[in-house]
Amino acid sequence: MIEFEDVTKRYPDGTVAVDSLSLRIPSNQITVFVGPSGCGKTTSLRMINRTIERTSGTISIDGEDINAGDPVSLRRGIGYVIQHAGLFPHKTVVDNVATVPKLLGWDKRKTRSTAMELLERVGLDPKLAERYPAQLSGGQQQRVGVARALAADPKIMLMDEPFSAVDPIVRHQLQEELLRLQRDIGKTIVFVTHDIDEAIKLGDNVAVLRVGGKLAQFAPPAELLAQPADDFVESFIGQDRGYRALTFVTAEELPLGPVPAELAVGDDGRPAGWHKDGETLPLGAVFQRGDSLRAAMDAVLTSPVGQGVCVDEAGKPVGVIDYTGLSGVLRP
Ligand SMILES: Nc1ncnc2c1ncn2[C@@H]1O[C@H](COP(=O)(O)OP(=O)(O)OP(=O)(O)O)[C@@H](O)[C@H]1O
Repeated sequence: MIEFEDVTKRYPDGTVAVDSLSLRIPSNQITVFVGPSGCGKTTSLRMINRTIERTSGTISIDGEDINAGDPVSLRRGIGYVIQHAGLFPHKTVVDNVATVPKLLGWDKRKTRSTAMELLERVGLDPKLAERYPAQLSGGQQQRVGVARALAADPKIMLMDEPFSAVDPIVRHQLQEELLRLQRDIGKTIVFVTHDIDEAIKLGDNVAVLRVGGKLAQFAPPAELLAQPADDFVESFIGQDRGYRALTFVTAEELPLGPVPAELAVGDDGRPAGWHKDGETLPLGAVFQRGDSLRAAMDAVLTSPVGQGVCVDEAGKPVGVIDYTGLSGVLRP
């Protein structure tokens, strides 16, 4: 656990970037700092690896004050990923990833094999290993940045707007990959973004900061959407709060109806469309029991007959839900 206790950062010109911040960042989860520009997100993040020193208060990792040891050894246990990846332009991809292991004096073979494994882990083709950063796309560079931060197997990863400089499609892919990676590696990740949707998607917990470096709310995303602490948080979350909250409710409780005879099923047993008036209409989206209510709603809305199909793990239909069934759950 990383704990901030009454932490303040005042820059030499008098700017208070972070004001009496107290919060507990749980281990092995993703905690996101989010808030408008200048609210102190980056400052808060960088105080954890002491690339910015706090003015007062205490930050501890697993109960130990980070000021007890020297900053260099502190940083060895903390990976750091920034916007534009911050790669060394004159080093190849594999050498970028190997930077920290080399500093730690690992032998050459182990360093290289670890670097190659990591490239694969973050979804990069090993063929790119000998390229230079300028020969990669923005999304590929970010992946290298993540691989480099993971190279020394740190317990903690600090990520400062790592996906902000790429286009929305690549950004979505990188977010999905981070979640997938995190399921394997279970690091303590502190992630900074100004994008509330990114915060809600990635965070196990979200810390919303307001300008002046004050904590407005610290909560899991579902709670943030359901119970914003005040008007600032509510307006920062933006429109469609109720609808977006459906992402965090599972379709488990939906009262499914039997699979109707009108559902066309292919040879593989999977639904293929809807028989209607001698035609086969497209199927629309399908959902599974463990998916969110939002996914179930999407299935109903995209179905040409207003019936969303629920499928099992094998993709076979187990039942359907319609508007009436949905509304019973939406308005208990
Ligand atoms: N070296 C510095 N000297 C003086 N003030 C600074 C310094 N660095 C940051 N600040 C100020 O501290 C406040 C918080 O900055 P910080 O970079 O932590 O915010 P942020 O939330 O990460 O912003 P952004 O989303 O725009 O990156 C801002 O008012 C900023 O101008």
